Amino acid sequence: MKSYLIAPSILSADLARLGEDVENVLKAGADVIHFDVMDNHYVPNLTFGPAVCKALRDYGITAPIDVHLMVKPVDRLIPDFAKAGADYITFHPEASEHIDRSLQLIRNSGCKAGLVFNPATSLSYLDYVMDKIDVILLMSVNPGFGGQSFIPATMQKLQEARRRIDESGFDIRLEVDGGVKINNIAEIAAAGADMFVAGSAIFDQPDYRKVINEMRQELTKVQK
Ligand SMILES: O=C(CO)[C@H](O)[C@H](O)COP(=O)(O)O
Ligand SMILES: [Fe+2]
Repeated sequence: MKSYLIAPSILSADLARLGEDVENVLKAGADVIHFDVMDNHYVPNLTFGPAVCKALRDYGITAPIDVHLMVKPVDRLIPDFAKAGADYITFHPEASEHIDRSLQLIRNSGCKAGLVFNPATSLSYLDYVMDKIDVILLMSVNPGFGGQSFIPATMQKLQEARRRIDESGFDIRLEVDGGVKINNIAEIAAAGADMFVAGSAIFDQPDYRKVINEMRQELTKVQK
């Protein structure tokens, strides 16, 4: 398995001082910035678009930006986010009319591509696209809001996704998003995840470094 990546979700950041807060969380040891795009259509909430992604790049943020599209339709925004500085772009397969086309559009734009699975979405969407994806993102909450509780059935689904990745032989990350905390990250990693989105667990605490260090400490307990 690959090295672990910790990806704070800016959904819980201080939006009035976003550039500074993102800089601080990176200085505190974060690996990737998770960027939640919500459209008040696919999910009942509204967040940020490509202009905010570009603003982070213009501010000087050089860390990978992981764009989680919770939008429908999907394709129109892909080139805009690629131009705005995204590194990863993931989308929900049921929100795309043509999954294979959306994945190709992401890779052809120079980004890493991924599919996102809601808690009740079947992993069978992976059946014919394992060679076209760089990341599988399992939602461990229903999408739309930060600060929700981790849904326990995700553990079994992570094991299934890990089995699919290992059997495929492709170089694919297994990301988990929603309710990830210091007290469950080791169990989540043991189930197969190697990339951890954490919004409220990090940004709701005064000392980001302490939380990230404690998460990394927990991850050292996991047998790979
Ligand atoms: O995609 C998301 C919600 O749809 C967020 O990335 C996720 O909820 C992170 O927040 P938290 O760690 O507080 O659960
Ligand atoms: Fe997310």
